[in-house]
Amino acid sequence: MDHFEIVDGELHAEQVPLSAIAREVGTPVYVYSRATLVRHAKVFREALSALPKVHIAFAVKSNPNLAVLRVLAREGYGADVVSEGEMNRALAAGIKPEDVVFSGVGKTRAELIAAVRAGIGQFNLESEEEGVELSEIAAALRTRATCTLRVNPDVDARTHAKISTGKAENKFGVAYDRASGIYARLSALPGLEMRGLAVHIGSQITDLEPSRQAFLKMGALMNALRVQGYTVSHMDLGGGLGVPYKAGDDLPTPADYGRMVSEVAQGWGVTLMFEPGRVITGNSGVLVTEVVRVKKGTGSPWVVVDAAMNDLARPAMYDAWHDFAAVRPGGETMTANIVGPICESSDTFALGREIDAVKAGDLAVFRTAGAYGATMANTYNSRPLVPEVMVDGERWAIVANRIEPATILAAEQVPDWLA
Ligand SMILES: Cc1ncc(COP(=O)(O)O)c(C=O)c1O
Ligand SMILES: N[C@@H](CCCC[NH3+])C(=O)O
Repeated sequence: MDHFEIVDGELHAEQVPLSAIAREVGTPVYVYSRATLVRHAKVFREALSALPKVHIAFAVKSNPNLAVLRVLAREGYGADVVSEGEMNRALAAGIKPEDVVFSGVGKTRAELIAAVRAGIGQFNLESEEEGVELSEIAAALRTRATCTLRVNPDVDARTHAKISTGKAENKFGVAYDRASGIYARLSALPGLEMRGLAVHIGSQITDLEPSRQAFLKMGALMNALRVQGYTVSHMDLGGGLGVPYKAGDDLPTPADYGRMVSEVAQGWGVTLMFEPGRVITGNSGVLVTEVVRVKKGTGSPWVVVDAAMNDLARPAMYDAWHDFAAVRPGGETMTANIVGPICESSDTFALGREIDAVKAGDLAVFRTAGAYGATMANTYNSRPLVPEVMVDGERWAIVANRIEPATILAAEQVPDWLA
C-alpha cells in the first residue's frame, strides 16, 4: 500500500495534488511520501518481530536522500553503506556510527581509514586481502575493526542477471568453500574482531526459495566455524526482497520473508542483521513528468515525456517495468510507446503499452520510482540533475534541488593551452 491516490480526479501524494508540486518545482521531479516510508519501515520491522535479536540497516544506495535517511533514522534504522559518501550521508542524517554497516567489494584504503576513524559498527569484508589491509589500518589506529565475512553462497537468486550477486561468477564475497579457511586466518589478525558472516544474493528477489537455500548454507557454515572454536555472534542476511512494479503483481510479503527467516534461523543464537533497500523505498516514490508531445509513428504513437533515462535509468538498464499513470486521468486509454528525449533508442520506458490517454502538456507519473531512481540519475545530454520532493500530509518540501547544467558547466574549465 502506498499514499499515491486519486482524490477529486487528480493523483495526490498524501494530501498534496501532484500538479501543485509540478507547478512550483517543474518536471521531471521525484516525489516521496513520508507516510509510505514510515509504513514500510514499520511493516518490515514488524515482520521480523518473532526473531530475538535484530538489527536493520537501510541500504542507503536505494535512496540516499538526506530527508529519506532522516525518516528512517527516526524509525530506529541503521544504515548499510558502500562508500565514504554514503557513510557521511548516514551520519549527517543522525544515524549513529555504531549502527552503520560498511559493505562493498572495493572499499579503498582512504575509505577504510575514514570509516575506522568514524567508529563504524561493522565492516562486511568481501575478501581476505581487504581484511588484511583493514587489520593493518585498525592496528595502526590502536583499535580493532568489528567485521563479518561476506560469503558468496553460489545460489541463483532468479532475478535480473545484472542485479544478481550470489552466483560463483559474481564478484561479491568469498567463495563458499574457501570461507572457513579465510575466516580462521582473519580471526588471527590483531586489528580485526571477526564476529560473523554476511550474505546478499541479489536484488528484486521475487521468490523466497533461493534466499532460503542461501541462508541454510550460511547456517551450515556458521556451525562448522563454531565447531572449530570461532565466534559467530552476528549473521547479516542482506537485503533483496522484491516489490510489486506492476499493478496485480503477487510477491512474497515482508511477513512471508520474516516467517522464512524465523524457520531457517531457529536456534542460531545470533543477532540477525538485515539490509533492506527497495522494499522500504520503492513504492514510496513516483517520478512526475510532463508529456512534451505525442508523435505519430508507423505503429503506436510515441508519447515523448520530459523525463528520460538519465532521470530513471532502470528501464534502459534492466528492461524494468514502471507503471505509468496520468495525474488527471480522463477515463480513456491509448496504446503507446513512452520515450524520453535522450538521443538513444534505449531511452524507452514502455513499448506498445496500454496507458491512460495523454496529450502534450499533461502530467503523468512513473510509479515505484523511490528506489534506484534519483540515486542513479545523471546529467547525460547536459540535462539537469532531477530534483526531489518529500510530502508529509498536507505539507511538502524540496529535499534536493534541481542542479542546472549551468552549475555543472561552472565546474569545468578550458586549460590555458587550449585558449
Ligand atoms: C550488500 C547489499 N545489501 C543490501 C542491498 C539492498 O538490496 P535491496 O534494495 O534489493 O533490498 C544491496 C543491493 O542489492 C546490496 O548489494
Ligand atoms: N540498481 C538496481 C539494484 C541494484 C542493487 C544493488 N545491490 C535496480 O535498479 O534494480
